[in-house]
Amino acid sequence: MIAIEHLHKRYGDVVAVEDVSFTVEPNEIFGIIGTNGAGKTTTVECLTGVRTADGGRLVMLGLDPATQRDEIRRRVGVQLQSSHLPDRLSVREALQLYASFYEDPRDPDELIELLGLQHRAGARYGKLSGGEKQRVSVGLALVGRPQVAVLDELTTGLDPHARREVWTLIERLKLEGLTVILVSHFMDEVERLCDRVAVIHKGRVVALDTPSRLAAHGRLEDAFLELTTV
Ligand SMILES: Nc1ncnc2c1ncn2[C@@H]1O[C@H](COP(=O)(O)OP(=O)(O)OP(=O)(O)O)[C@@H](O)[C@H]1O
Repeated sequence: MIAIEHLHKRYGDVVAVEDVSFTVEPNEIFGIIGTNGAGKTTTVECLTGVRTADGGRLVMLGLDPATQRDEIRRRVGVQLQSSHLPDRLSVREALQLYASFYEDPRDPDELIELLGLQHRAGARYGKLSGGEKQRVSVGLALVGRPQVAVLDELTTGLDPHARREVWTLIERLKLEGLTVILVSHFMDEVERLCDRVAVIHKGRVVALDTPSRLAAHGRLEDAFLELTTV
């Protein structure tokens, strides 16, 4: 359903992704972890058609990201970087706007509540705190009732309460059948949410397993540090 085979991507002389392969099963929460600059964002951007791969084969829901980007956009929710929204839109207006792009969207007000943004629903986007903007970006990725959500740094900048609310939301949507690709730097997040996790290092997958098997009998963070120190 979702497959990457030998993805290769460079920016000029910089090789961002050397050789990455993995598959994601339906209804799985698949984590991608790695050091800064390892190639995680580039990998998911190629998979969603935001960037074009230089080599390898990519399949997203049976579609080719290089040529079927519009269809992928209808079925895959991508967490956008916050700066893409006009500052004067309110939280509710932003979610309503995105909802209007889809045939069967989620109720924006229900999402606002699930994201803990009720008290900020009428506030302009430009006046929100970093963590509030982050919650809006999660909402925008989910409002179209996507089959797959690609969430890049889902909870970066969120306070501990908000992180737990967002995790609960993702778990709830998984029960409804959502498949998730989650790029994260947080080992606790990966351990709580992910069925399997790929460790990407210098543009290659250096490990791929369940969080508990990756951690073996120690801590996931120690296993991660060991895998990404070379
Ligand atoms: N638009 C770009 N132009 C040139 N080089 C880029 C561009 N985007 C990323 N890179 C480089 O490609 C490599 C991989 O970047 P990428 O953003 O995919 O890493 P990442 O694993 O997501 O990192 P982080 O954890 O810091 O977000 C890095 O060396 C980065 O500097």
